Amino acid sequence: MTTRTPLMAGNWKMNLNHLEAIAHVQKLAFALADKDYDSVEVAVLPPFTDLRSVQTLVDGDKLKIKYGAQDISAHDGGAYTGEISGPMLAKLKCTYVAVGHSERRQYHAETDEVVNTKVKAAFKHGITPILCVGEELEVREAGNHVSHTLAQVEGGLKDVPAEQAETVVIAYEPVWAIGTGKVCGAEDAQEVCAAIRGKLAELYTQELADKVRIQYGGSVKSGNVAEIMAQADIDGALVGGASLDADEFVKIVRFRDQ
Ligand SMILES: O=C[C@H](O)COP(=O)(O)O
Repeated sequence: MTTRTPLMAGNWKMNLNHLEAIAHVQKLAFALADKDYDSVEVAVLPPFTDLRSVQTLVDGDKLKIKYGAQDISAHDGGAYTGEISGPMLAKLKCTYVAVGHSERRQYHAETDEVVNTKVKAAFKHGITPILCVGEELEVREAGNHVSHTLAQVEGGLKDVPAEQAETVVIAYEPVWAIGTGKVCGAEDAQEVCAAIRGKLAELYTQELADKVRIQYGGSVKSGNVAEIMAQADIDGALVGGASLDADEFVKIVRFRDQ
């Protein structure tokens, strides 16, 4: 019986300006009740430009919604045009930061080595990384999806000490399921998530592996989340498109009610 609290995180990607973000978080806060937060951790990952507004709303209204960023610089400051540092995100009291999302790996050539530096930067500044891993369609079709994903886990956590690794969140996101409406079958997702947990046990200890939350991401909707969450090694979802619809995201948070 898992004691891991599910984490439902909405990755807004490049959507919602800071005014729309305020309205969206207010709608989520109005819809969610204390009982929801008692059994599920709820987080949103807005664009950088929205974070201060979301922080002000969460602080001002004492909301239980957590928030974080979609990326982090490997550097603490300096001549890195366009980047946002861990100290800046920590100043905004971010709880989480997505690291190594497939869209960063694809469009910004983020390698496992780069992802590893960002994981370390997040921990250095007290921010919990959501380490995103997952395979492209051709890798799955070749039957290499497990080994590919485990290599990303190992690369992302290279030289990360156990006291940090035990708090990491890992998001298994098969690239071919992202934004396509083609959700990975729950049992297929479980296969990889169980393998990820096994890798954590190999890299660290079984006790640590049993603590780490492993999310699934890739076309999660209210209609498929219950089956996904019924899997033994899946502890939440990293939700893209569906998280932009407050009513839909609330249904995903309330997956047990289905
Ligand atoms: O970070 C979220 C994932 O990329 C999934 O996005 P999606 O729910 O729109 O498929």
